[in-house]
Amino acid sequence: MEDTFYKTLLNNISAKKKQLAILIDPEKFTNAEAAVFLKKIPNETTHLFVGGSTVKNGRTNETVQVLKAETNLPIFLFPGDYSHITPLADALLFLTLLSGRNAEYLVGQQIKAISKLKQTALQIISTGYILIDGGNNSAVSKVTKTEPLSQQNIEEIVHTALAGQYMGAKLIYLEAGSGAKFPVNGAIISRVKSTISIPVIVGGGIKTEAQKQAAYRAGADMVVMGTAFE
Ligand SMILES: CC(C)=CCC/C(C)=C/CC/C(C)=C/CC/C(C)=C/COP(=O)(O)OP(=O)(O)O
Ligand SMILES: O=P(O)(O)OC[C@@H](O)CO
Ligand SMILES: [Mg+2]
Repeated sequence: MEDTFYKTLLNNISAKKKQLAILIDPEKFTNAEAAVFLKKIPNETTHLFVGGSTVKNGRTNETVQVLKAETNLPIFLFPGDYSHITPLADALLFLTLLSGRNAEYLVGQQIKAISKLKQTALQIISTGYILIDGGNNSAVSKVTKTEPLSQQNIEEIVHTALAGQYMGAKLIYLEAGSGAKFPVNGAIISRVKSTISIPVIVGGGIKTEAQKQAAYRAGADMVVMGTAFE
C-alpha cells in the first residue's frame, strides 16, 4: 500500500518543519461556509483532520467532499466510529484507544472498518490514541466509556506510548479531549517524544499561539487545533 502521506509527515520532521492540523468536526461545519473557513485558518496549516465522536450518517463524507473542492491540503480522517470512513479523503488515522480497556475501541471498531476499506484507496496510518485528562469530561471518554490517563502519572503515559510503538503504531496521538480545559503538559510531551521513535501528535485544549508553541518546544511533531477555529 502507498504511504506517501506518512512519508511526507516523516520528511517534514527530518526538515524540522512543525506540522499543524486543523480539525473539522462535520457536526459543527456548515458546507456553504467551507471557503470562508479555509481562509481563516493559519497559513502554516499542513493538514486538515475531519472527525468527531458523534457524527451522524453521511456527514463526514459530505464534509470531505465540500472541502476537497476548495483546498489541496491533505485530508486525514480522524474517526470516532468506523461508520465515518469515506473514500473521498486522503488518509485514515487507524486509531486504537490504548488508554482504555474497552475492547470495542481497541480492536472491535478496527475489524468493522475493514469491509469499508476494501473499496477505498485511503492510506492507512496506524495510530496509538492516548486519552489524557484535560480537566473536563470529554466526548471521547463518554462515547468509549473509558477513563483518561492522569497527567500526574507520566510513567503510565510513556509506557502506553512505547507499547503502542512496539505493537506497530506509526504515530502516537496524545489527546486531552476536544475543548479540554488544559492541554497535555509539556513534561508529558517531552518524555514521550524522547522515549519513542515515531511521530507524536498532540491535541485537545490548544487555543493560543503560546500553547501551540509550547507543545512544539516540548517535542510535538504535529499539533491539532479544532475548537479554536469552530
Ligand atoms: C475505524 C477506526 C480505525 C477507528 C474509529 C474508532 C476508534 C478506535 C475511535 C477512538 C475513540 C474516539 C471516539 C475518537 C474520536 C476522536 C475525535 C474525532 C475527537 C474530536 O472531538 P469530539 O469528540 O468530536 O469532541 P466534541 O464533541 O467536543 O466536538
Ligand atoms: O478542539 P480542540 O480542543 O482543539 O481539540 C482538538 C483535537 O485534539 C480533539 O480531538
Ligand atoms: Mg467535535
